[in-house]
Amino acid sequence: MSDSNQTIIVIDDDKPILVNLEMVLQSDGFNSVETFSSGIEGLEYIQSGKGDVVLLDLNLPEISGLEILKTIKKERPLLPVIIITGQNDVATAVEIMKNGAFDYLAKPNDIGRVTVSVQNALRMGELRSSFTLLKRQFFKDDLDRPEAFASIITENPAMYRIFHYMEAIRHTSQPVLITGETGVGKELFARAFHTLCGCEGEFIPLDVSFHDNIMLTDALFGHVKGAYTGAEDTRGGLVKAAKGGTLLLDEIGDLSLEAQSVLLRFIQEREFRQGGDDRLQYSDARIILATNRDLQAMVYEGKFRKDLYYRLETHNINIPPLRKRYGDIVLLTEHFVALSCEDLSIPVPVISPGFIKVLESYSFPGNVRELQNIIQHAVTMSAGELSAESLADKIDQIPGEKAPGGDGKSILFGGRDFPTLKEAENLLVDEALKKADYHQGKAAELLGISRQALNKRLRQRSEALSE
Ligand SMILES: Nc1ncnc2c1ncn2[C@@H]1O[C@H](COP(=O)(O)OP(=O)(O)OP(=O)(O)O)[C@@H](O)[C@H]1O
Repeated sequence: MSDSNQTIIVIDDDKPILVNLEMVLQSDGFNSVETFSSGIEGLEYIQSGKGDVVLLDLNLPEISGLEILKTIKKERPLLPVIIITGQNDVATAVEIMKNGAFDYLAKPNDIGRVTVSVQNALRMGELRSSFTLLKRQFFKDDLDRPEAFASIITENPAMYRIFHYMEAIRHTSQPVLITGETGVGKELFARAFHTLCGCEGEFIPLDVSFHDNIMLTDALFGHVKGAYTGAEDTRGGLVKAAKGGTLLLDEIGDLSLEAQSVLLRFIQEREFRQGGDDRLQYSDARIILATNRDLQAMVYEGKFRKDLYYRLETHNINIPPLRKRYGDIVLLTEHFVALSCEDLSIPVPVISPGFIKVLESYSFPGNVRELQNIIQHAVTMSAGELSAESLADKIDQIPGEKAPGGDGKSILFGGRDFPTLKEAENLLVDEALKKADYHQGKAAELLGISRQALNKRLRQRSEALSE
């Protein structure tokens, strides 16, 4: 069931079929259906620029359907055309598809498929226009709304291409998938996309890792009081909270297959029911999904639903890792140094060329987040200058180089050879974070503690460092 104001044009000289199609489409939620029993009149209407999809009979008396199709493809190439034919034979279908028809329905058996075919055609139409817009945008130097990207520090051309792409697709109703390694800035980009759209509603992020279908359903759609044992209060659900805004579902690569089905259904239908309430509700929230996993590989391994993947790959923003944009390291370093100094209310230290050199020879598995942590730590320890040596205890494995200031021994503990319990704990936490690619949930799992407990430890540590 759709609720669409897009206009469907139906051209067929067979009046009963015309009436039947109009009825089916309207009862399936297409509020605007224009019917024509004359091919010439139908074509004139299309040539006036109206309509979003055309259902076209091939066998018309005054002008053939094929001729109309060819004219449409010449004058309005992005308008999808679905052919209706009584000649249920493959040869005709192939000929029609070669001339650019989107689909074909054979009368009378295929008429039941009309709504699905129209929905697919509309989606394809939206995609095609966004690609055309995209091509145009790529040839433009300036961004329409640079302020939306103000929080993203970069001068990398690939990143600017992503900004243009985001501007091109900002009006899409399709979900947007943001991929990239941990710490590259996926959430930052999601927030920028929300700002770009000028949505009135809120930006609501949800980390869905390790959510089973029941947890996900409850978090997204909520429940009414008494919906099940233990449901003592009504829970609004995040989909409702994101009304008129954006819902970011982070770490979708960690969802169970059952939970993926819940997500697929919601993305397709945009309809949901709160637990314990039978009323069907509709969501207009913009949906952004993010992951650092390779979803395509997961599809091959049977760990990610193929149909969900195909739905999500329509608009995919892939953020390059920091090691592929070393030009950004200086800019980001200056930015994070300034932020840390402001936070600590201390004067900005001198950044030595050696400090930058060490950073530029490191691979940053934790990307910008890792750089940010390294800078915060170095600023806290600095005495007026950020030198290569101030990175010694954070970057100890630079490929092809010895650790700066290193003497073969990787770590010294406050001048001693043996760590205190606290130092050992910090080391273990750092190691787990590195192993988990700076994904806090996974690092917490490795350490056998909850994510909240790990988060608390990290907060305490950075508070202790800034004291
Ligand atoms: N280009 C950038 N400019 C300024 N800050 C950035 C940039 N990229 C990332 N950051 C900062 O780095 C940190 C990590 O970014 P973010 O949380 O968006 O990464 P992520 O890809 O969503 O990480 P994860 O995969 O772990 O969820 C944040 O503090 C963010 O503000």
